[in-house]
Amino acid sequence: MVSDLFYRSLFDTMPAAASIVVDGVIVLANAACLQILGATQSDQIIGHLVTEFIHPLDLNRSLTRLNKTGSDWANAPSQFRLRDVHGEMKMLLSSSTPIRYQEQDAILVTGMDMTAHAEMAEQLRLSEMNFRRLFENMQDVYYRTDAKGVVQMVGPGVRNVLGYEPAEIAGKTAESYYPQAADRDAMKKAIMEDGKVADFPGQMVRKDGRVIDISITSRAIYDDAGVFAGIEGIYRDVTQRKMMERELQRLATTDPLTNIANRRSFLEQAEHIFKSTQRYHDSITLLMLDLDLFKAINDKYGHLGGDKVLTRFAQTVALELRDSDVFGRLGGEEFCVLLQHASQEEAMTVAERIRTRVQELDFEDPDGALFKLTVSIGVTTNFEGDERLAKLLERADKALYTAKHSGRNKVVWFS
Ligand SMILES: Nc1nc2c(ncn2[C@@H]2O[C@H](COP(=O)(O)OP(=O)(O)OP(=O)(O)O)[C@@H](O)[C@H]2O)c(=O)[nH]1
Repeated sequence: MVSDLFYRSLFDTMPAAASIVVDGVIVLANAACLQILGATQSDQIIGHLVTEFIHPLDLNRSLTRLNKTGSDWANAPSQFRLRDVHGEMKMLLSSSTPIRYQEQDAILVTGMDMTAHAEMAEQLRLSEMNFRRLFENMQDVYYRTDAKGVVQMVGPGVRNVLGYEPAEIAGKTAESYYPQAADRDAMKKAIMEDGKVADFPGQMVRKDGRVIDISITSRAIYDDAGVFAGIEGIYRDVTQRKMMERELQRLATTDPLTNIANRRSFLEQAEHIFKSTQRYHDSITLLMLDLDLFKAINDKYGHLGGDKVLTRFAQTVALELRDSDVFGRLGGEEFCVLLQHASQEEAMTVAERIRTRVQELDFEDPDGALFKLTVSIGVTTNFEGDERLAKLLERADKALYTAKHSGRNKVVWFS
């Protein structure tokens, strides 16, 4: 026979809180029960109504469980908020069952202190909620693929950026909306080499077919064995930014009046071509063009009239050039053309054609009267020993000077 003493000692030392309640009053409580209720002496608990320690918000639920009659019931574990003797809130995972105690109907209430667990769960819930909020509202698109490039997860940002529902994309490879094979391969290569990419440029096609510029920041993910398991990262729509960048680039390199390359842009492009010409022992030709007696046109038809002439002149010259030629306005009424892979004869033919086309133009003044324009052109090519583009510019300028001083409306080859 196991003695009452044994059971009493078991009751007192068990780690779970346990108490016996008779008619709603706590008649017995073990050490763990005193501890969870913050009591140092048993009389802080014994003799008190059990409801004194139950949080008002959980009181009804608790009474429903404790006020059952009969001996054939048991309340499954459920969480309750308690208020300990100091008024501090605790969380108890409690179950209860009817027993006979000292020949009376009583209830054995047992419980585990879940306060720390509940706090952790609350922290977790809050951080999950914050994360969700961030994830749902993120303008960028979060994505994760497996090693084969199949999308495992994609954030709701994809609705805005690509016009797809996340479910339409998950389970598919990126091919359908990331069609530039070259972009994709370049990004994969960079990720495989460096493990990550930041602000990697590319383009994607939206569900409505519109192509957008994107920027991708991603990294490779590896499984526990260190084997490549896919890619994870974000991409964002940078179409607006790219458009602005292109516009800024255009403004910085274009002459606003004539819409051709400005001085800086022309010289940069020409310098670049000059250097590669030197490397490959190729030939280039430089045409320096200067409108004849333009001051008189300005004086007669005003600055705006002069501007119209400059614009039409630039359009006329551009029509005579190939895509590989570079045409720019050096300033005022001085222009420059750089021809690639042209012989002296071909270059002179182009220059002569430009001169003739300009001469053929008819301009109309505000009164409807017609007037003419001519242009003088100095031409040169690259010589052995030319170290800088400036040498060609100097020679073309000299040839132009000769053209001007031999009657204008002429093409002169530097010799
Ligand atoms: N309308 C207009 N005129 C300009 C612009 N830039 C320079 N000019 C004018 O171009 C004229 C150039 O005159 P000059 O350098 O004396 O030469 P020119 O009259 O063309 O005579 P030659 O070159 O000797 O044939 C000046 O009157 C400048 O004011 C411009 O952007 N718009």
